[in-house]
Amino acid sequence: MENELQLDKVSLKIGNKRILEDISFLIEEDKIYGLLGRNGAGKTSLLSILATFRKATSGSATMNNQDIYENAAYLERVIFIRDVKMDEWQVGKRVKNWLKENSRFRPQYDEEYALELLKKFKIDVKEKVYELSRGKQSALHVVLGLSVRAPITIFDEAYLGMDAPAREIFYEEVLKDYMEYPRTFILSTHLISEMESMFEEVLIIDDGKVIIHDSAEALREKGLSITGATAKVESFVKDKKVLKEQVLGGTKRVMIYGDLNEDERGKASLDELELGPITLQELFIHLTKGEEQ
Ligand SMILES: Nc1ncnc2c1ncn2[C@@H]1O[C@H](COP(=O)(O)OP(=O)(O)OP(=O)(O)O)[C@@H](O)[C@H]1O
Repeated sequence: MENELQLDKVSLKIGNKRILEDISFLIEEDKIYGLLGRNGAGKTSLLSILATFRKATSGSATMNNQDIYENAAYLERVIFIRDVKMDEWQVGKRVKNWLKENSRFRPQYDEEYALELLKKFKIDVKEKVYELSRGKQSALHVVLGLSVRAPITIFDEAYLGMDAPAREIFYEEVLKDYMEYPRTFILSTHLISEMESMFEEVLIIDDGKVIIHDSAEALREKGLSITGATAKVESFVKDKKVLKEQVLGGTKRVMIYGDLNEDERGKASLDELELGPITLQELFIHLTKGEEQ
């Protein structure tokens, strides 16, 4: 596939600090990835490697077997949008010129779409960038990220400062434009419940390591709550990865992460255990709880 990104045993050290360790995964073409991790887990560092802002200390990051670092053809294919303070020369520009400058080497840039998005976010093209509120500056970055239609589009908590209606427009536009112009999106977020329905694939990193890489559908099937008589629930989950337990009188509710085969589902039914889904947010919280557990 033309736009598949392969990471193989990627590690990153800054000084003596280990930031990422032994990260391997394949980013398939034209899928929407959610990248989740707690503060300091290494999301921005990982995305910076994918955007070639940083070079891995060891391991490889390739597209079509070519190293992506300092690779001009790759640079044209990737855009990295994140909340960073803009340089003075940038904020002094009017919105329209800012977009023109920043989309200069972007072959798929669609100005008409950019203008349409600006209207949706209620950003006046004639305003100077520094005159925009923080949320609108974020929205302007989102406009750029969407309208350049880069085959690999990375949004690193791009919604920061944007209010709920603006975030809703962002999510809707990602999905709408993705349907019309399929491409790879990698979205890092802490707003899991707001965004989880967008993800086809989910990557969870914790302390610099990938702990989960699965399809959103598989994750929904693997995260389960089991409720029933305490003794029966305990016996049922004894070989399972238990994320959380709650006792309510003689009843116990346990959250697990793992596959249940047909026999186990049959047993659950015989034991009158109730199986229910858990949300990606709950799964994330309990899988990344670490030592506080
Ligand atoms: N330039 C740097 N020098 C030293 N340490 C760094 C540097 N950049 C990042 N780190 C460290 O790397 C770790 C991962 O940081 P990173 O910004 O990638 O996390 P994150 O998952 O994006 O966090 P957040 O959700 O808070 O944005 C943190 O411990 C951070 O302190």
